[in-house]
Amino acid sequence: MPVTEYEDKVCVTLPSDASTQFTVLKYGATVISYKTKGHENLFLSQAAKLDGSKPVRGGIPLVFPVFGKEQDVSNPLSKLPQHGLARNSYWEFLGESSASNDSVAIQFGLYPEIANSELTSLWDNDFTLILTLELSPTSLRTHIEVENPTKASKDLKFNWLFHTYFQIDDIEDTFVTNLSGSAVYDQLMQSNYVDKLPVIQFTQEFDKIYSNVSDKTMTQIVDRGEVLHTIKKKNLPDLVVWNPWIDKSKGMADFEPKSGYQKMVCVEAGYVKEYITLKPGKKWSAEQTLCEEALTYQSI
Ligand SMILES: O=P(O)(O)OC[C@H]1O[C@H](O)[C@H](O)[C@@H](O)[C@@H]1O
Repeated sequence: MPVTEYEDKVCVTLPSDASTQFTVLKYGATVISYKTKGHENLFLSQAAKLDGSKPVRGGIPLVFPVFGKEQDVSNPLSKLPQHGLARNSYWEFLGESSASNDSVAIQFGLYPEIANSELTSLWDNDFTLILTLELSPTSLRTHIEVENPTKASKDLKFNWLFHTYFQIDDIEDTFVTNLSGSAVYDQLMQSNYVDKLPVIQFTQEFDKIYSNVSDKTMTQIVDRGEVLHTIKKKNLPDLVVWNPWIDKSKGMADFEPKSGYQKMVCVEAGYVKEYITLKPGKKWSAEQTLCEEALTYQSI
């Protein structure tokens, strides 16, 4: 069976190759494992909570309706905790949406009626989220559709982000490419500038938002010339790049081992610099695809 549902998770294997598979927790609809030919692509902390007591530290947590913490107290989104409510809600498994010998897709849904009620009580908005996850021999496509239902009484304002934790061999040998020339907001220094460096390298804590990144940009995570991961995206103009490094890792109870910062980097495709606004009855959709590609140099 390519799709197996358990009480807390859903496992999907490629019909033509059982060593290519992914697993999604119903809590947060968080992808916690994505293997191609037996090789794990995602980082998952050994202390990650998988029991619904806390968002998952690793895999692909989903960020909605706010990225980070909204500081403007006049904005209703400021009542929500960091990164919103999608990653702290149990989603409904909607089943298999398509399958062939070479691909299989499943869907999850989230609505206020089933979302974390502690959090929906802080932010009173209607919404329908449909997440589609499609596995093929060399890719995992994650597609999100957000709808402000026709019956809603007000506009829906939100951010979206796929907070992907990639597994790598050694952060100090790792480059993130093809973002040269992008506008950057450094969340640690709280400064804006244009990135002129040919590649991103890591020597300390790193937390930057690259904005207005073209959908033609293919961001690659490269280790000494070998491409480990390629990220393609649609309708997601921002990319957040994050590594907690030593001190921040020590402060995160669910981050283990503490040396794990060497084995991960987050490259997060999203819509976070601005809010998307949907009138009642309107929909918005976007996607990211994790795939295999040869080393590609894109200049801006
Ligand atoms: O600890 P969390 O709420 O999961 O956030 C983890 C990280 O998410 C993003 O990458 C942000 O840019 C970081 O500032 C934040 O530290």
